[in-house]
Amino acid sequence: MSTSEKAGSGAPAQGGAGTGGSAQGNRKAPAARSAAGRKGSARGKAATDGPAMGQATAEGSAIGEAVAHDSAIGDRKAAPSGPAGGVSRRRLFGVAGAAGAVGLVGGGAAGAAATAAGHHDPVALTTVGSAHIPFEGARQAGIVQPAQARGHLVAFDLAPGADRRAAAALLRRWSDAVRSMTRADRPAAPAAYDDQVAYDAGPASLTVTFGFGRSFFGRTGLGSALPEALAPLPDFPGDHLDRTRSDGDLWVQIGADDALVAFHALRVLQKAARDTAAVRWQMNGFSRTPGATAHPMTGRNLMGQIDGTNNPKPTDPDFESRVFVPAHGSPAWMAGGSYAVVRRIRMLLDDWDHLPVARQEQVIGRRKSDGAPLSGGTETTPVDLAKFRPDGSLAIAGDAHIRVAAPASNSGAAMLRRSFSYHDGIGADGVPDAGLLFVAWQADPMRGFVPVQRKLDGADGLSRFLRHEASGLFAVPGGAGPGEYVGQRLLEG
Ligand SMILES: C=CC1=C(C)c2cc3[nH]c(cc4nc(cc5[nH]c(cc1n2)c(C)c5CCC(=O)O)C(CCC(=O)O)=C4C)c(C)c3C=C
Ligand SMILES: [Fe+2]
Repeated sequence: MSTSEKAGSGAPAQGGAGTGGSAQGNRKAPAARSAAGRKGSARGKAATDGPAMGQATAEGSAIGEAVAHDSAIGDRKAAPSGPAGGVSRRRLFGVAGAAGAVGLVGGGAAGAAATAAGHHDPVALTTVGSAHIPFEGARQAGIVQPAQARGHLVAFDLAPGADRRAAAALLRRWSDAVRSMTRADRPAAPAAYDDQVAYDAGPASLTVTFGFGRSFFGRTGLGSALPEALAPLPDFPGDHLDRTRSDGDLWVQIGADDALVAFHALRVLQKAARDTAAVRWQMNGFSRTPGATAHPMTGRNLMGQIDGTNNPKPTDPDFESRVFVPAHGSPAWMAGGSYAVVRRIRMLLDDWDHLPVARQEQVIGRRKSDGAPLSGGTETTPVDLAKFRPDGSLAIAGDAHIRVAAPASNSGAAMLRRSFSYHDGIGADGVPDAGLLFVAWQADPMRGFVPVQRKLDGADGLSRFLRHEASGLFAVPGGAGPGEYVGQRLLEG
């Protein structure tokens, strides 16, 4: 999987209105946060110790209470930094504001001069570093927020002999580690376990999202809890799947707006897996960096198209029911969860780049420059699939991607696309191994990805320029509350 269909995939712009996630958290004063932070510098234990997690959990819950609770869409908060972080809230915002202004008019030169002179004045985290997405909440983070600048997708297989108890201990270790790594403040000193790769950085919108593959249930004796929605995806005739880079017992999606923060999380989780699980496959993705454009806007994919425009919006009346399993849904342990379809889709970029832009636009059904539908208007104008041009031809061609993929062409089927782009180098033939780590979220894959991909596979003009190389489907449970771990309702239910 790769970046998504988009980066920004339609997900609301950073800082945009929240969705369903009403802030439920108990915000504590900065002093309380600092105390939690200091306690939490035992956070290494969360990642490295085994079932001695009880202690880490107690600490974790103190940290958890210190932050706003639910993960509202686009809710990347600038984290107030207390004394533990060494930067006061006043200073954080004061300096960030000044740095922002200076950055536009030559802050780079000023910074270089300071470094050359050997001065390292204390500077606050920028808004990118300090942006904080709470780990705890009714939903896992990393679904409704905009895709971050850096993403890692990883699947793990349980080690032979690792049972339900071992899996529960692993999810506990992982959850406690993420609770610690995503907190708003920084510890006064690095924990013993910490490789310090990200020690100087703020949370940088780090999210880590955990899911279970179908094979997990058989291996842990949890067959009776297997969701119907986790039935294997059908074979699509156009697929070229590498099974070694598909599926997996456990799936982890890491996103952060800083590459070191994202790598650090990946490394911590891999080490925490220890003897319980080993990496099956891993893919690296990216998306637009916040602040790279003059104003927040829908991102582009590696074909150059604005991608993500017509994603379901949190303000849509049916957003929740399309994307999330309802509170009283089945199985009960999936309440508040979602199903992630992950596809590594290679783009045949040389072929695509040979196509004149006007043809590229017909293939998608939208203008390349600004994403406006070929039926007229601007990027956000509703698509008119029934519109004809004066010459009698359809404004949006019969095989245009947005026609074939639209809910209107698929009995209402829809999904939230939140992908990352990937680029794994250039082959000996000079062709980039690049494309989309497509991640689609839905309450039920049979009412989301499956019918749409069935149709795209045969009728989409874009499919001639794509190769689906890997695939996975994962059940992503609801989020963890204070002291809980992700998947607890499954593993202890
Ligand atoms: C099975 C679902 C989909 C796959 C796989 C898929 C791959 C894919 N898409 C693009 C580029 C774009 N897709 C766009 C819209 C769009 N795509 C899907 C579904 C899949 N895409 C849907 C449901 C939609 C929305 C259709 C609508 O209702 O209008 C667009 C247009 C902008 C947008 O709305 O996001 C682009 C561009 C690529 C490059 C790709 C595989 C690599
Ligand atoms: Fe698409």
